[in-house]
Amino acid sequence: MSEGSFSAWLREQCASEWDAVVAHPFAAAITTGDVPDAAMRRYLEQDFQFVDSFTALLGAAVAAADTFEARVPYGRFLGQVATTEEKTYFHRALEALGGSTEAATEPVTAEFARLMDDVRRSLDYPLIAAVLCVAEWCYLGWASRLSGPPPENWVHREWIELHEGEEFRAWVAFLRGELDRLGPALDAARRAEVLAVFRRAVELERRFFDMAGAGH
Ligand SMILES: Cc1ncc(CN)c(N)n1
Repeated sequence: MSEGSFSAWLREQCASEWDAVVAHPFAAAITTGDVPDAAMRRYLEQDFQFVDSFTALLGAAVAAADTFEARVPYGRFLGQVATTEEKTYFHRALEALGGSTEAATEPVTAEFARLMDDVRRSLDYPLIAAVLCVAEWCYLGWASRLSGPPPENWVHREWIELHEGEEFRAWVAFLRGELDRLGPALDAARRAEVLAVFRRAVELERRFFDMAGAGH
């Protein structure tokens, strides 16, 4: 790590894969409202399963964070978004699209869940923060590429709104800030460990969109 923040350094180490996520054709089609219903259904069915492990990982962040100041935003996000907004969104969207909350798990969804579950069980705070940061920061990345008016289709529009806006930006800034706070105290071997998890999460995000876009 040379100059700059730890989170920026982590992202730079995976720059091409990161760019492939935020500029992914599937994500771009969400912002223009052009994802066909069948593809959006498939994506949200898988993402509903992702959110289960993601929510558990937020719980681990509350437990593993090294300061009270950090536990509070994790707890707030866990309560506010994971159990209310995002959950009601999934139920409404899947109902509108004729989807299921119990669809068969795609391989990439299972791999992502395994990564989150492994990191959760480790209770290793820098690793937990790294996975959460990738998941939220790269979603802010594609959602903030919306250039025209938001899509009229509410399934697309609300999904963008959940990953954009002042509150979500502050949440991503908090996650980056945690990595930036933790980074300087880590030795080279620990930084490499955090980078390996960060890189794996970025790769899984790209493959998750590939899975969602396949056949659309
Ligand atoms: C696969 C994935 N990655 C990230 C997010 C952002 N919460 C999500 N909903 N789904």
